[in-house]
Amino acid sequence: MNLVRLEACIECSGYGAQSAEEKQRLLKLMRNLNFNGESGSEPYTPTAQSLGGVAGSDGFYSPEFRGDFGAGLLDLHAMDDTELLSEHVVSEPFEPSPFMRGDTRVFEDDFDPINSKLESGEADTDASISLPMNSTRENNVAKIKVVVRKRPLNKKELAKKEDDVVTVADNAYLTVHEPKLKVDLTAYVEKHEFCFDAVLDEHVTNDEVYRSTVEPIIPTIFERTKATCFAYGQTGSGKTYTMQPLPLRAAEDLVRQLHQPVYRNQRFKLWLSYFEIYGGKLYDLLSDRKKLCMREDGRQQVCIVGLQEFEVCDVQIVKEFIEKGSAARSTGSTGANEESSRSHAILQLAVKKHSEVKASKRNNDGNEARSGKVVGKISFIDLAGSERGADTTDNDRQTRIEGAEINKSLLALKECIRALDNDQIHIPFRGSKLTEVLRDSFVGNSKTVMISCISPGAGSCEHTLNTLRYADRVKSLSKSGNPRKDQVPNAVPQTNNKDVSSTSSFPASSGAEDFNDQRQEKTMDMGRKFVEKENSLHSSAAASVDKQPVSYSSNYLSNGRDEKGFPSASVDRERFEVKNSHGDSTSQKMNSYSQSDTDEKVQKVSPPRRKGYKDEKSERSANWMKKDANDSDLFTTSSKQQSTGNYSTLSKDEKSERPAKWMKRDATGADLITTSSKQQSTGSYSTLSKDEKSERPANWMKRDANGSDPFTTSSKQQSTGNYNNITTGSRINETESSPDGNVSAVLEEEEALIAAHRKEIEDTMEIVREEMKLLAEVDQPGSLIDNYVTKLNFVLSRKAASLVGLQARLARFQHRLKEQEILSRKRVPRQ
Ligand SMILES: Nc1ncnc2c1ncn2[C@@H]1O[C@H](COP(=O)(O)OP(=O)(O)OP(=O)(O)O)[C@@H](O)[C@H]1O
Repeated sequence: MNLVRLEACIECSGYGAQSAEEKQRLLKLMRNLNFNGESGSEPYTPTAQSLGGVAGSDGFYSPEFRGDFGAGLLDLHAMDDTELLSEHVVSEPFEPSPFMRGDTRVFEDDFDPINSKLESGEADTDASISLPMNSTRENNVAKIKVVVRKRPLNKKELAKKEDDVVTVADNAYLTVHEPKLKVDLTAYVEKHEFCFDAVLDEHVTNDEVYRSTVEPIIPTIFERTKATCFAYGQTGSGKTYTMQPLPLRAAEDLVRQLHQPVYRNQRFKLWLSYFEIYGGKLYDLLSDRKKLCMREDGRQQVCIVGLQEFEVCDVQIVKEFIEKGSAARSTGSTGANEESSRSHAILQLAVKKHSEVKASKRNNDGNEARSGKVVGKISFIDLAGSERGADTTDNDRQTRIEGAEINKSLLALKECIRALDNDQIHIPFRGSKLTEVLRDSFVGNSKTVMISCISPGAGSCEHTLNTLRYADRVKSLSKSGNPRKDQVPNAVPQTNNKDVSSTSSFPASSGAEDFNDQRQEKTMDMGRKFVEKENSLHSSAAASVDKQPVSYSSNYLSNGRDEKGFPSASVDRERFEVKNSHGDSTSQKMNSYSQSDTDEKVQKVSPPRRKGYKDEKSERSANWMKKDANDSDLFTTSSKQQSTGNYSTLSKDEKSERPAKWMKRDATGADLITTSSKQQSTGSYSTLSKDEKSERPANWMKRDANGSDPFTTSSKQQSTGNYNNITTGSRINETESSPDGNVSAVLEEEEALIAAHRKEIEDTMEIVREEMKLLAEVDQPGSLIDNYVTKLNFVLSRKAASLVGLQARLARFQHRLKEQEILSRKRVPRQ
């Protein structure tokens, strides 16, 4: 009925004067929108209080304001009306008064004037009512902001005379000084350096925290932004202390904005809800912990059945709600915090726009919240402690189960944020209840602020590092990254690195650290190999002309990008955290690559000098060798080298000889993907001089021995894959009995998947380069189509194999997640 009316309104309104095309567009939009709010799938939330709810908080909880169902449905996706609108952002200079009227361009593009007019029955009039958008400001607010907050040492820590091991510099950098012991029990300190969007030390007040985190987001809430602010960290690190004042401050600012005439006239209102996720279940903290249930409607939109929403127009009321809700939270005592939150608490402030006509109608049946369309909202999440129940005091079964559940949701949350920042189409929100609930915060206009809370005490060092690594991962793997971060290697004083290097002969670290170190080494290797590969590609092309030795790109190393601007997040990331347990810090390593050790590195990967052979053919072999040695990584087969540039410079004989060899390999039925490198090297080997033959294996050995085997044949890939599988598999077996062990296994598999994905991208890039070369070759006059066909076939097979490999790994990982979910469901006892 409404749709018909709306269509009629479009016809009659000023929009009717527009082009037929425009009209069609609007009608289509209308049909997609869910205006009526009366359909069965619409959430139902009885109003808590009409305007001016200052009249005592009792009224907010009185039963008459609750529906039969206990309360009703809150449609977390009441945003659908806005989501369908254009995401167009108008770049205009920031204006101090963001609430100006009359910018028709913004009006048309960004707000939903039709909706606004039709809902209020003002379709024909009042075209000036609009939400002024300040796109510039919105753009200025980062999509993801990662802030770290360090709390002061608490009484317990002071009593134990714990050292403060965290130092903060320039409000953006911090160093963790980890006390360690060598095998001979000599104490030493290992430094870990990090950089974030902001680092707030122990002297920073809650008010300042608000100003550097949430305040900049507030105006964007009126611009259809769904913002999420969450605190992450070990138990007792100050998450609740940090999060509790934020909604209050935010509400203060939101209420102030709502009093602006433009919003008041349009009946914008602020609504509050507060619930928690405990053991995978939802409880309403403002309704005597009533159990809630989450449902997906026909449009796959998440609704929380029964959740109470309260209109708030006064900060005092918000305060009362927060206090009431917080008192109802699930807490328990952990080793580090007597009042530890064992749940994720989510407080949502939603700005809704109400139609006057409908609102007055609905006031009678207590359904006002439902009648409003969400303009924007902000969710404050106080996450449960991030530690994995590893403390001896936390080893009871329930705590460990909670820990596993918490970890699962933290993992899922990280994945969603990452996907979100990378503008991925698929956001893995189904990974946990937490992310499912926050689903609408992961689509459309969204902003995320993560506040990582850390404890400064030496006794919390390991947890602090874990928190910082999680935060670093959220930030550094994101597309937007951290521009400041890129400057860190230069920004970090040299003395730090020296300090670190002075403690270079460290004992092997254990457990999780080992894994982290391995991961870092792996990533480092990848970054380095990529540099080597890139350079050898460039230099090998040059080498055929001027035979210059291969050199590293210091550019690449210094800014994390190669000359072509290809980013290397992994390289960036590795530069921040100085890991020293293997005797060479990461930053040091990177520095050494880019500076004094360049020659040494080049030597390590350079081919032996050839003597005596002067004819073109042997020179060609030398070039191949050179490439093999420098470049073999990242490429599943060395045939890449054959098919690249050099081919075009081959003599005619060679040209005809080459494809014959490839054909032969094809004809032997050998799997070019899995064995080609071996074959390739064998093939090359047979054409080598005696000297070369004896030198080659030595080089391979060397490469194998130093662990950075750039001889990245597919067999290496496979073995890497197998290694990952085996280690993960065995780890899983080892930890099968413990819930958090399973989570660790998932985390590790996740790392392996991501590494494989990176590798796949690099391989694909190489393959694309080859394909382009192939095309260039085939375009040359007199080119042989047979050669082209053979090589193309080969290249495409590799491409397919690379994808299939990654897909298989992905499927395994998905399977693992599923298993984990089932296990944790089994473990969590029914409430
Ligand atoms: N920045 C700070 N300044 C002063 N005191 C702080 C600060 N941060 C935390 N505290 C104090 O430390 C104690 C633990 O903080 P809080 O309860 O916020 O930790 P938490 O991270 O929420 O723990 P859990 O995950 O167990 O709930 C509290 O007594 C709190 O007052």
